[in-house]
Amino acid sequence: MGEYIMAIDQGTTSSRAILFNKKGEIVHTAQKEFQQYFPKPGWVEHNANEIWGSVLSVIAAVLTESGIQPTEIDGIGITNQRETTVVWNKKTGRPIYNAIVWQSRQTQKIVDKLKEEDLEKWFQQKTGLRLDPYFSGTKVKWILENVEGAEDLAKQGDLLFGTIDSWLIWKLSGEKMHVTDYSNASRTLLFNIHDLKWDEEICEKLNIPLTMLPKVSSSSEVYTKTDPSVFYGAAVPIAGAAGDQQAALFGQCCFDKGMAKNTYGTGCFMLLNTGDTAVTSENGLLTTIAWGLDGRVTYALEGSVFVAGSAIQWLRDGLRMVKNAADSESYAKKVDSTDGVYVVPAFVGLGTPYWDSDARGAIFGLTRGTSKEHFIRATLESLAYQTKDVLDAMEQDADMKVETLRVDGGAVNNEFLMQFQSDLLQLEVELAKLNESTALGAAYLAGLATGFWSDVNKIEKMRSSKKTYTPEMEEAKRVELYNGWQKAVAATRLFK
Ligand SMILES: Nc1ncnc2c1ncn2[C@@H]1O[C@H](COP(=O)(O)OP(=O)(O)O)[C@@H](O)[C@H]1O
Ligand SMILES: O=P(O)(O)OC[C@H](O)CO
Repeated sequence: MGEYIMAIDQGTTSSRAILFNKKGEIVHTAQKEFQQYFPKPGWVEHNANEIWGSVLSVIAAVLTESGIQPTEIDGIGITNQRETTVVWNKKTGRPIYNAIVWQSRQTQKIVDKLKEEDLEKWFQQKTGLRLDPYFSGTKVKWILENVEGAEDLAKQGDLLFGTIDSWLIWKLSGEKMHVTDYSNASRTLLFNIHDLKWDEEICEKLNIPLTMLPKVSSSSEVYTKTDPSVFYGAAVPIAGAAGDQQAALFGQCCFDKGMAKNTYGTGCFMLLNTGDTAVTSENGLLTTIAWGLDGRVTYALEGSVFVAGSAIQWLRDGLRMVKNAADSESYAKKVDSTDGVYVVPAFVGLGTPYWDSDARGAIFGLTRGTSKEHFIRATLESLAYQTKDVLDAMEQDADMKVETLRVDGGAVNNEFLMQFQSDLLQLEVELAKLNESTALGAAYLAGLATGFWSDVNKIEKMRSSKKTYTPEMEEAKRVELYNGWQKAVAATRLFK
């Protein structure tokens, strides 16, 4: 048995390889950014071969820099930016178009047409998702319709579709294994989350041949081994895969129904474990598969805030109010309140629970006395308000009360924000000792499959928290502040 598990975290802007030891500690990390392509307004694409190149280079870097041999690795877990769509020719091994990224809006027309046909509910019932360009299904359709000859190749069975996990496993296995896991499949708009099968009716509706689709497996099993010619002479089991947000839920050890995590990165993604039940949302949440493990799947509700940490980047780069994101904290603490100022950072519309793509950012409550500090504080508070909107929707849909919110991501280092979050939610907000929940989740899934870790109880025992924030704010104050936010959102949505 090897001494380490390697997690490959293939994100939207960079790829990382992280080595973990038996105690679940990070031994070494390597990271590489890659190019973003914006061919037209609203379109976002990646070159799938560049992604593969970045993954190869971080694998090489993490091994060389740590001095760890490939043969010392017990298994590999993959976690990935979700929904991003690659279509490749299985004979040539080459993608037939750039990877269309989850953020890309280029399939809006296809989506509008499906909405006109009144199919929103039909899709939601089968897939748990909304009709939105976010998900893979319409991206596959777009590629087939827009790349010359693609439809014919697809009909002949020459084309394969995969989310990034599939693409990487296919490449790592020496172009052999075409597989994905339940969590990634559940983001495609093609997968029936109740039957746990590709949905033939949907595929027919979107004109996507079933032969293009990967085999769907659990999130923790040995899918294949690395091709030694690719992985520096070693055949290492590829033993785990999950979409990055689901992997973070696993890495945060939210194994039981009612447990939730929120990741504060560019945006915020909150997931609530709903156990064996696929809860249908009435409040704009997505129903998704958290993971497949030990012969059963666990479901989750998911809510997304589009602009969170990126609002702080806007303070830094757009408004030049702070030198770096961390400085926002000291500015916010210089004042006792925002003095009635609210920033609604709806720069790209509003996500859960509003799903209002036409809304745009707004600021309310300015007076002659408003200072930069008030403004920065209000921007930080907007992350917490948006998170409360999502959590309230979740608790209502799932008819359960979350007891502790486990948090991770770049912005959790902001103590002001975390305390305000706890005050606003009236909940304990708990930071894990290791902030790398996503990579850790992928490592756990792989390590459980190879026997590196015996079971989830063992994993749970390794978890410790770095800090827990408890609510301190008076109830009347909390209600007053949140009422103000709700009015600000309502007013924002009127301005179109
Ligand atoms: N101390 C901080 N206070 C507020 N926001 C922060 C802080 N540190 C980082 N951020 C924000 O967190 C984001 C980076 O977090 P990260 O988890 O690395 O994001 P992603 O994985 O989405 O790239 C950035 O948008 C940044 O503005
Ligand atoms: O790569 P990230 O961390 O921006 O995550 C992207 C999400 O998976 C999109 O659904």
